[in-house]
Amino acid sequence: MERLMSSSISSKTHFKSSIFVPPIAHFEPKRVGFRQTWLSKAPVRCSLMGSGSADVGEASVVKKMESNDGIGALSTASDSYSALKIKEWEVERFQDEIASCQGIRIRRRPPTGPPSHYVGPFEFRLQNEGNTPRNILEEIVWNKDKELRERKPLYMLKKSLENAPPTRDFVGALRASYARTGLPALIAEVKKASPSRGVLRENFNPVEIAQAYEKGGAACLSVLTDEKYFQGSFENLEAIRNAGIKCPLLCKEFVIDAWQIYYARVKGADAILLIAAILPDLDIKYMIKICKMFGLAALVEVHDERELDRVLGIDGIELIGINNRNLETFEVDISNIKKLLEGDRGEMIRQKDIIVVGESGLFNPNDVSYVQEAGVRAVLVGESLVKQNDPGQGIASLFGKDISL
Ligand SMILES: O=C(O)c1ccccc1NCC(=O)[C@H](O)[C@H](O)COP(=O)(O)O
Repeated sequence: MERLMSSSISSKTHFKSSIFVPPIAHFEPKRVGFRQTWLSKAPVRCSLMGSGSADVGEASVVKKMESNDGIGALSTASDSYSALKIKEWEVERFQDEIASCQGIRIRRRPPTGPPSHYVGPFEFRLQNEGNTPRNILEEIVWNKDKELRERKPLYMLKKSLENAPPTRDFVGALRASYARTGLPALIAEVKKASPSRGVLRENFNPVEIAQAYEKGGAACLSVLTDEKYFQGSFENLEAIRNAGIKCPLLCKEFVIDAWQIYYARVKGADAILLIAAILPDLDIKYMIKICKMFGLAALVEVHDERELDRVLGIDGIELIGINNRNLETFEVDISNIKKLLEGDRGEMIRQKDIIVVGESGLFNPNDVSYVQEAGVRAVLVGESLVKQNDPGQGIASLFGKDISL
């Protein structure tokens, strides 16, 4: 941990040579994972979307600025700051391009668009005009980027990490439940609202719901922490953990930055969601390493074959979530699980002893049997439980029997 934290801080020192570097405190890097790797390795030559290639390293930024403003030297702190901001923005565009090569349609462009001092290729500016997200997932991700600008620096979490409650064995709890009941282990979701369904429960007390789930036989709980779109919070996660709930907790967040994993751990999470539709492979690998360092489980979520193939190519994956909900269109189709687990993919999953979690749109015992036959050993269920007067009783209805015994 020490090493990772110090590496995130030392990345600030890579901007040097001809550029004056203002004090370190001004330059907390926005992302600790993939982008940090890029920044620390610049200059890099990349092919741009239909516009040839361009240097994205420090030298090229300096050169562009020199030729445009005619001053010929970047000597003030404000020029340096602008150069860094421009570079940061350019690297984000390259990150989008790498992601799109992996079939990721969700762009990582922050809603502010290019920095106002931007002097890069004209095509870049044209491509990024219009700050409209293409779908709800993209909107959530852009909003996350914005939220994360307000975060505490990573080093400030360090002390809190030392005081965080110990991690519990999320994967072990799923295996034990499956072995005990012969039914898919339940990850019961504490969620007040969602973009597709609006408010699911007006009278929402997260701790009471969590207690009812535990009593009803849930193996683990999933707690939505996104505020804007799900009316969740990290405070809910913390309150559930502090209330003495024994079920291990999944932090259900839209992770785009390793910082969120540190924060989830501080708040008592035992597992974290990583969504393949928004994270390039390198980010997933890096984040899994961080999870392992903390003893956190990573539930890596996929929606289609391409995402599943990407994830199956990554070492050390223990849990794969197959979401029946298309997060771009909201369409729910539980046969998605069956489709993805047929043939070689299902075989590879069995060989690797990966637990597949069936997610979304499960309402009754027939749905549970259907996905179990398709090969899942755990299910993640929100709406059909949280809408019940007694969410614990909702578990018995979902499985067609009391699974708490
Ligand atoms: O549920 C949504 O509307 C949604 C929109 C955009 C991104 C994620 C979204 N949901 C997250 C989930 O996938 C579900 O909370 C989870 O799988 C439980 O689903 P359900 O049992 O159908 O509530």
